[in-house]
Amino acid sequence: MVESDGVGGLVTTTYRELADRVERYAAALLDLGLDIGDRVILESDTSGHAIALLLACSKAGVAFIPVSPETPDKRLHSIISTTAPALHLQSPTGARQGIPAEVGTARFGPNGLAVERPPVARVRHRREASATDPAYMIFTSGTTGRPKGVVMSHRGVVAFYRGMLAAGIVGTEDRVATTSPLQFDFSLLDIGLALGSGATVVPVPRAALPWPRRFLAFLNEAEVTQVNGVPSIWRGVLRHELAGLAELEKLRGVLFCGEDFPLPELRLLQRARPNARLVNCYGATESMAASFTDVPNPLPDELEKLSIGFAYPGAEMTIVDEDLVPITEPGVVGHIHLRAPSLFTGYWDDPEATRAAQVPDPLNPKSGQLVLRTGDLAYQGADGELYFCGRADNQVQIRGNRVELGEVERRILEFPGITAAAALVLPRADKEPVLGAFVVTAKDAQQISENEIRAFCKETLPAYMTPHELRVVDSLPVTPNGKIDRKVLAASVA
Ligand SMILES: Nc1ncnc2c1ncn2[C@@H]1O[C@H](COS(=O)(=O)NC(=O)C[C@H](N)c2ccccc2)[C@@H](O)[C@H]1O
Repeated sequence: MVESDGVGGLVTTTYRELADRVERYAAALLDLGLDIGDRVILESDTSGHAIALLLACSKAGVAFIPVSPETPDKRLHSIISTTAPALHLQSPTGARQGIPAEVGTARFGPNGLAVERPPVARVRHRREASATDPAYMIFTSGTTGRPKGVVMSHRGVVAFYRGMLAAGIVGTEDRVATTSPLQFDFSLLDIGLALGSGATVVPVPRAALPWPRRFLAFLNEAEVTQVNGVPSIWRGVLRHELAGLAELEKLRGVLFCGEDFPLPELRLLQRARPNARLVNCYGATESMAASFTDVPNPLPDELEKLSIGFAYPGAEMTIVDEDLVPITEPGVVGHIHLRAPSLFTGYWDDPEATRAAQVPDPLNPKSGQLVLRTGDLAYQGADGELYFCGRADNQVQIRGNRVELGEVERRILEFPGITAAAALVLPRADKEPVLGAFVVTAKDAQQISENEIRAFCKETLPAYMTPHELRVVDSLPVTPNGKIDRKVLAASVA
């Protein structure tokens, strides 16, 4: 571990120190009388102590629920009432108050666990943790309705880590910068990647992320060799600090996931770091992730789309049509189903949503084997590699026509000087919804008019796929997990 000491320096934690810290925390959790299967809320950003604590929870057989310090009280209380955790843990500087009385509270840090309110006394029914027990729960913002708690077992996490490590992304000499909030399982991928490879985990201070110079200065100072994060973390750097990125001579790998990386931005990144290995990681929280695909280097000029390749060793993605018949013909779009040992246990207290996501294997429905219905669309290339075509529920209807927002964005991104684009549906009071689009341009691009972009789209897209509202913006708003926030964009037009 190498992390900021908060006052401009760096603090190192060795594997030995981490192991000792895990022991101490696990003993403290057991002293509190927690039972195997109990839940603990871990409210923290990624840090040496938070990592030791989540490892200690797994050692003690206790499921952790990571939440960000920025999580609104209402959402935290909803997670608490849904999961009835035994304990809420935060760092000594954590500001959370008003934790419901039935939940124990404690702070963690250099002096171990400081208990404020002990957990309610409980009868310990279990002595032995099982690989099928919940290791953690991640509450997804849920594209539809209430947040869903994705329950991941120890067996699922370990199986995923094994599959991921086969890609040989980092080694013991690497320093892996993690930029996702702990509540986003991307951070758990980063931790498993680094610790599973004997490498160093480097949490990037969240305050540095929105400031390209500070972000690069931290990466430089911590001598980071690998940066993992959603595409949006690079937007500011690629627009304002390309030179600084080119000077980061230790940086040799970038892994991204969560949404499409706009190709114009990816080309800028590749030009700034021509020798870096870029990995497109695709997957959903319900299997942690599914595939790791190297970005072609250099990116061919005519490339339309990145591939999401093949599932990690031991897992397989298949695409099936509406009647669940597997699609074998290249170029035909279907629903991605994933057979994987890292399939989640289910959504907490939501058997109906679980049944919708864990479906009988389309090829052998009678076997009882369940596979993940990802809700994503893709088509196969010549060798069976997959190309992501958006979420099935993201296919919007405009004037009765089916529109794949990604297709609109891809056309806009071909306009010279445009580096990022977000297309979305703009509902209108008592009128048909229309398409909107927000675009980011390269800083030195000449003034681009919305009409020019619209005319450019009209050249290849049908009228209903041409954005009705178009805005050129300096940056795109992101969700707490770093993905482009289309709800905020739509609200900015309303
Ligand atoms: N590489 C992609 N290109 C394009 N669309 C994508 C991609 N990776 C996901 N997505 C999209 O994001 C959805 C999953 O969203 S999510 O459940 O919030 N989980 C994540 O985004 C992160 C995921 N758990 C994960 C964690 C750690 C490493 C990799 C992936 C997928 O179903 C896809 O629609």
